[in-house]
Amino acid sequence: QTGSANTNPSDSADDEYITNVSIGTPAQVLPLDFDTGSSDLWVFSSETPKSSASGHVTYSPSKSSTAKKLSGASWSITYGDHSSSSGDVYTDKVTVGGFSVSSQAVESATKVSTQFVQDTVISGLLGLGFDVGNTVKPRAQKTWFSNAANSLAQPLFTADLKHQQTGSYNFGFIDTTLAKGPIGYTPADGSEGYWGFTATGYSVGGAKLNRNSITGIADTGTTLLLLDDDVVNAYYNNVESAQYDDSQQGVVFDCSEDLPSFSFGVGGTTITIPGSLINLTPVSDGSSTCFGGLQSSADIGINIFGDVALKAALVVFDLGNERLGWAQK
Ligand SMILES: O=C(NNC1=NCCC1)c1ccc(Br)cc1
Repeated sequence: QTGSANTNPSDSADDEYITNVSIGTPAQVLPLDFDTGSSDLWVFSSETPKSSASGHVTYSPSKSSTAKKLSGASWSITYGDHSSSSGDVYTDKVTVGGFSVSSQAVESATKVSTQFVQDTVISGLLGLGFDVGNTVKPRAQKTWFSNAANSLAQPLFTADLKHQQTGSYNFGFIDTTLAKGPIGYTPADGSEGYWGFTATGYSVGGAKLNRNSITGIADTGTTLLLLDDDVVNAYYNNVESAQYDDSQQGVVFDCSEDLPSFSFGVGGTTITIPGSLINLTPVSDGSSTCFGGLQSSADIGINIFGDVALKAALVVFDLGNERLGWAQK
């Protein structure tokens, strides 16, 4: 068995990617942010304060004949961008891309932070991290993918995120036609709940890869490519107008710049992010100053290969073999 779901950028800056998920009987369809950097499936619901839920599609467990309250369970999560949410838990049927899990923990939000209140294009997150990262207490719950894995043709999923186009999350199979190059595999470390891996080197503008390894995570829930300051500086030293903008909290440059590519080695192959993907978006509508898709990871302490990097590749999240596959596209 397999599943295949389309995913779409939420806005002109590819800030996040939206995938529709069916919950309950009859189906309640909610747009969720699939996040390999976390392990909770949570939704705006009939239990979310009306003032916070305004403008969001919500899940009503009372309207689902297959919903059951998970007695005594609660959850609370804070993400890397300091957004947060919390609440109680139901189990219900959850279908993604045509594949159904009959009893999935659906975490209902009774509290959501301002960032989520304002982000009305999504109704919650579907975590695709490792189960160890799930926040439900007193007993941690499994992710949708973990529940599905044993029934899928193969215990893996792929992410094919695109710039301003429809991409896909495929479950249980690898559609190699989505890639232009071979898939390079490298071990994945799931001990922290994320998909950790090590890139073997990097280069700017098509130069030869150096051998400076970069350890980080593959995170569909983070917009940017966040790397060490020395790497960020090595890149932007090639961009004449680049400067750190305190108000923007990042490096900005003239939108007219022809940005160099950024490449990294992984699993014996090389992934090259075209400069165009690193010119993320004007700092404000109509501005000729643009915000960089590559920024510093210094204040996080871990490197994050977010959507800017993932958009350049077909990425295989292979739970069965505890490995990550990367292919140029
Ligand atoms: O929260 C994380 N990823 N997902 C999301 N970000 C914002 C909403 C969803 C995240 C995970 C690990 C590390 Br290290 C830093 C950040």
